[in-house]
Amino acid sequence: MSAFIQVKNVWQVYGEQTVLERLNLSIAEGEFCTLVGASGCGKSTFLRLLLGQERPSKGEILLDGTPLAGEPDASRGVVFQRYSVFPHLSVLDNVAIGLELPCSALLGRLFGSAKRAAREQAAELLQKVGLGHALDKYPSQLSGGMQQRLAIAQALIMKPRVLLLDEPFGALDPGIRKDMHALLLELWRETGLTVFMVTHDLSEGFSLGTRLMVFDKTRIDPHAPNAFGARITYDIPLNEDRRAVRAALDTLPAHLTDGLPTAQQGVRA
Ligand SMILES: Nc1ncnc2c1ncn2[C@@H]1O[C@H](COP(=O)(O)OP(=O)(O)OP(=O)(O)O)[C@@H](O)[C@H]1O
Repeated sequence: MSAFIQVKNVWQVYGEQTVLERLNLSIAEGEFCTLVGASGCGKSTFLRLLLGQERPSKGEILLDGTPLAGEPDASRGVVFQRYSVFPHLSVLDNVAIGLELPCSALLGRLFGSAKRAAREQAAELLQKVGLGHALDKYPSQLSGGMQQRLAIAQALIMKPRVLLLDEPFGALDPGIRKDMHALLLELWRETGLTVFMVTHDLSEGFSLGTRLMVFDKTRIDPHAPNAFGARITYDIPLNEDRRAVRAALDTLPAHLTDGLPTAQQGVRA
């Protein structure tokens, strides 16, 4: 398995607080990884590093052998729990603009045919995520689930190689979440994207993807509670061997699973 994303001895320290400590990780192209962990343990921080919104305090992250440049680029799309859209633009324009903005910057102005092509591409993608009927609507007219479908289309319009998701479905009702899981799996299978999703729902982490990672602060010093950051303490392949997955579930210590939905309920059928 060749490494597509490589995380090498990464630390993230804010002032006195070490949030991430000595992270080492290899992800192959096309994997669907989920990361769970208690609130405040550093999941979003790690995702921001993968996105390139922040640079690690120490260590480096390579994408296909090249160190991340320290700012987001088109190779990585991202979906957050709260979507960010242009409220005054239609659903179609909110997605097409992802293609139009880089072109305008390059050309000074966008030629008519390029603009048409961008809108056609956006409409096709919106159809795929189930918003083909809502192209002319405005974001405020969409339900929560539809808004997240829009956010996914925005993230995918530039054809990224990696899709990063930070608690993307945390605010949705269980029924809608199930629909969103199905959509995400369908897009992943169809595109061969590498997916990295942060969630604090263990059942969601187990029910999706090929690999589940668990963050934990393993060595907290009572005299310096912030001295040690989160590390990946479990890295479990979610293969088709259900017994192996269940055995791995049993190894998770109670403090990681307390308060989280029952993992067994979420194991993929
Ligand atoms: N830019 C920053 N400056 C200082 N501290 C930060 C910064 N970003 C995050 N932190 C701190 O890092 C810790 C981890 O935060 P982070 O949001 O990554 O955790 P999380 O696991 O995603 O939490 P949650 O599940 O609640 O979203 C927190 O204590 C937070 O206050």
